[in-house]
Amino acid sequence: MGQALISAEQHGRQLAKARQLFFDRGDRPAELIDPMVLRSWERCRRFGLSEAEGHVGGESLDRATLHTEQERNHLLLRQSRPIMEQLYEQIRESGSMVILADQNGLILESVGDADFVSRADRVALMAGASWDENLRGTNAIGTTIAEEAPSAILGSEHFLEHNGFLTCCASPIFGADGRLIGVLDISSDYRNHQRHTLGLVRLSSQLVEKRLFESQHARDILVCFHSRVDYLGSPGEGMAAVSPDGQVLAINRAGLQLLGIRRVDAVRRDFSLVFETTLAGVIDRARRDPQAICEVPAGRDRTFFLRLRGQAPLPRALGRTYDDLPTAAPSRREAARTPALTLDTLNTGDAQLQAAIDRSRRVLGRDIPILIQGESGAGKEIFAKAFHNSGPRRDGPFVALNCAAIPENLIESELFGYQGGAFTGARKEGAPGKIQQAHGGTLFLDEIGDMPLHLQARLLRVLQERSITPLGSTKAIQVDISLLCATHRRLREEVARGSFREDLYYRLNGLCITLPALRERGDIRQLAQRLADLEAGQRAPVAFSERAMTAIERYAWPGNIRQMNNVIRVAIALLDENEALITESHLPEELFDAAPAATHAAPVAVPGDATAAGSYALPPLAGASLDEIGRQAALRALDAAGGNVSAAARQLGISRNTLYRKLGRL
Ligand SMILES: Nc1ncnc2c1ncn2[C@@H]1O[C@H](COP(=O)(O)OP(=O)(O)OP(=O)(O)O)[C@@H](O)[C@H]1O
Repeated sequence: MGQALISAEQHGRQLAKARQLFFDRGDRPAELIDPMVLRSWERCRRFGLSEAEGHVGGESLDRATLHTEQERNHLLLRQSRPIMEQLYEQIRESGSMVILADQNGLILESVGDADFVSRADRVALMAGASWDENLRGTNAIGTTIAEEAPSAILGSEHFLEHNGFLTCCASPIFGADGRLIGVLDISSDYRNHQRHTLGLVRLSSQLVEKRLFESQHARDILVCFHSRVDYLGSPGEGMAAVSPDGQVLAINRAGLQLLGIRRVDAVRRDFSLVFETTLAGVIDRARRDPQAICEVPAGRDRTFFLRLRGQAPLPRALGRTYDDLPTAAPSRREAARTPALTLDTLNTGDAQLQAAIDRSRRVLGRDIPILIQGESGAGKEIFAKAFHNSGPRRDGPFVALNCAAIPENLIESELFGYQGGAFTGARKEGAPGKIQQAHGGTLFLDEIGDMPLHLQARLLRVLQERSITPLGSTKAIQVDISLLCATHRRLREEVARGSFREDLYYRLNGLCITLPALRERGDIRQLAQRLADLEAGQRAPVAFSERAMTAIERYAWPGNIRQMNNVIRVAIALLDENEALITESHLPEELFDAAPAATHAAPVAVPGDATAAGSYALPPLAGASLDEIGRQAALRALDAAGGNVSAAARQLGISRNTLYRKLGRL
């Protein structure tokens, strides 16, 4: 696989040399080929295969026997088909095919471009044929099975000469019990190899595994988890199936990797031995709010975010309840703020923002698409929510999708959903997409400029026809949505460059709102106070000293409101309970640097990443409690002061006792 980094020509030359050394001289050309390929060649030699053989591989199964094998693997097939269809959509017309094989390398099903499929037929790369290594030599399906790991076998890396025109990338599929049950593969002509194909196959095999796990444990309690809250729901999330009495029944591979444990250390153990919390606590929380995310410690310095999933009836939790589990989302702050968030409350007095609010108010209830432009962190999503909350759709759903935050090949299913049942004719499963979820309400597409071109065409059709057809389905579903889009790119320039469709641009651009960057706003004081009020929540209100406020007002805020919000959170976290005044000493040094304002360039902050907003290194704040933020700030100051408590306290502008309290040592 390392060969993917050199040119195809160089790779070809290297391979020819390696083959000569290996086949003609019996050498081990370890420095010329991938170690995995070399191991496989050696296995093939031991099997007694000859590289020049043309008719090895045994007979393909007849239709009836193949059907029996498909029946035997019906669970694998049912969960793989929608993913294979999605995968094929990504590579259609590139001279390729998508293949599913069972754990012995028997090809169960394939879908591909007609011209390539007929070439593949000639080497028996088709349903009913086995691609086990000992029959067909080194090949992605067989080698993946032998190694239990993803593999890319390019051109003459195939052991048998007559397979040298192929390039194949495969990834294993493991069942819920951790055993290998199949292989997903993309095969194409050697000349058409794309570097990202292996990544695509790996991601897709993960999706199949996820679906298998969910379907096999549909009656159990499913706990999903990840060390990063934004990875919950992604193909890489950890999943544990748990019995009502708290015994872990199964755990997926991603979960074991995240936890850093072996399967035997988790399965049949009590939930609380795997996670440092009780199942009862998680269930209690989910009963009150099915979307609740619990933040639990796991081992040294680690935290996991947990969410309960599945249709399983939640058993009444036994024993103690854990009301004190911190909830990551929606945070107390969010909960307190959301109902009040309207265009009126957003208006803190800036003239440009006021004009934007006035213009958008005129189209309230008229379902005219709105395009919101502005730097990262300038409040585009908040504006979209406020617009939704101010109009007649306020009781409908507000559904947001960030097109830049999910892999390109998942955007389509995220948006349009997929119809699993359509493939088997049996159970109706699948998932509704965001468009359908937003029916009766508002869909907010963030970073629309990052949407791939072919999906732009589909989105345009949705807007014109007001209906969607989920992947794998032929039935159109009527949808009634109001669409808001946002981007930090200049879409008109993207249109000129050809990366954004002109027709879609005009369709989305019913009304274009540009939000001012924070540094351009005339209401920084009012906004800072508002953020502080929201942040203070239940604690006593806080105010700013004049010097602190002046520093806030003068700073350039490259990360915009997101950065200011974080700075204010840290400042409040540093206050003692009976303190109510934020002073200069609670603010980061950057705010007092010599000439900050004009020199800051436009936005580079990664959404959600406070640290990208400047050199001021903020801890990751999403979901963190004020106590935790205060503790982290105190620890950093102590570290910077070389462990000198007095110096650290001075630097933070707090007393030694307060510093000790922040550190949790009093
Ligand atoms: N008026 C406001 N009141 C309170 N909080 C706000 C306000 N505007 C923005 N914020 C906060 O600032 C942060 C950034 O806002 P938002 O996500 O809306 O920005 P954005 O422009 O959509 O950013 P990006 O382009 O990076 O996605 C969020 O945490 C949001 O809660």
